[in-house]
Amino acid sequence: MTHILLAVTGGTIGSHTDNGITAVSSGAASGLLERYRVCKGARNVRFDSITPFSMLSENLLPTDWLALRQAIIEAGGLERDGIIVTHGTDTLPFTAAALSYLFHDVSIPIVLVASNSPLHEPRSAGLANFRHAVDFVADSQLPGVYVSFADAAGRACIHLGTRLHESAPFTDEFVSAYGVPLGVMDKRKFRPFRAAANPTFAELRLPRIRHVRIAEQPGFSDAIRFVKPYPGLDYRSVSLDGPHKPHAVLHQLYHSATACMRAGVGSARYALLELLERCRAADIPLFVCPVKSDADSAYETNAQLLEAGAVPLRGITTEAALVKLMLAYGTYSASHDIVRWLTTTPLFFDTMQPRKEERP
Ligand SMILES: NC(=O)C[C@H](N)C(=O)O
Repeated sequence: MTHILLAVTGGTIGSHTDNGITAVSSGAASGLLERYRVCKGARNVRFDSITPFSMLSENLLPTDWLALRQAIIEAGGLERDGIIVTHGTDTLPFTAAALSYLFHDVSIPIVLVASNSPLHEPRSAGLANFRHAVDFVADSQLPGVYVSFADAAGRACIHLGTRLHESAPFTDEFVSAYGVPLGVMDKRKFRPFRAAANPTFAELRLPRIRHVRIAEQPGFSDAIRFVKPYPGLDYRSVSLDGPHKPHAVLHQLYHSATACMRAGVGSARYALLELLERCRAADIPLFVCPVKSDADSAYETNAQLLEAGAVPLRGITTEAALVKLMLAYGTYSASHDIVRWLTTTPLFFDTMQPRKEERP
């Protein structure tokens, strides 16, 4: 019989709405399992459950990712057939990336599940997302970290844990990088999508190399400065000194991998060059993303920012890159060549290598 560890962490899927206010409620694990056992298509699965913490996911901190990892290990989760983690949608892509890295060499499926509304509401997709996660564990037995979340068309999507973008505002939809999920659950079976950006089923099944330091003593740095550009951003407002001196800066780029590089009198403060020069003087690496892995031409602004020393993190989502930077700078010491590690070490398909041709 399939044996699954259920880790509940709060989120809307573990919440109740009273007088129009939704808040986490106690008994989320038993409530979910009771609903599952009587639903159509339920499998005969043995569940153990843990509640490492219970909160709306907007309240989570990186230290909670470590607590979740510890609770899973201590509960013997890695010896089960699979693990399901219920979670809120707001920070789901960050926790999914964190777990993908923390458990990059796992041999079982770990599936995160969330819900648009509490389980007691008729429009809730939480139970269906959970049911698909159970089917995915039982049917695919694929190692690694995944997310089960149905899309607006009702497809039971399965996403890679390192590929998920933040949920879209207003539509509340989750999309994977390159616009295509890893696959869907179809009649209780996992059907992978043969898209150019996706790993093949055979690649997903391969055992992964263990990065010993991450496996032993992971940590997350709280000194990564994240900068999101907009027209008129004055780079002088990004502080690099004082008690909060960052280990590194992650600068998001516009979708064409560009940022303002405007030159001329009165414009210098609006150009990324201003920040790049201060970073260089303070010996702080400045990473940029998203940047496509396979771009064969670039805008002059993009060429200029790379020429000025920005370190591109290619083919990785901003969400995963941010978590990976926190992990690298929280785990490795300054003597380790962190920049080299970050730019050359793909972990659990976080770095997309799209093929030119779609595979047959
Ligand atoms: N749908 C949700 O789960 C949203 C909630 N605020 C959370 O992230 O915990």
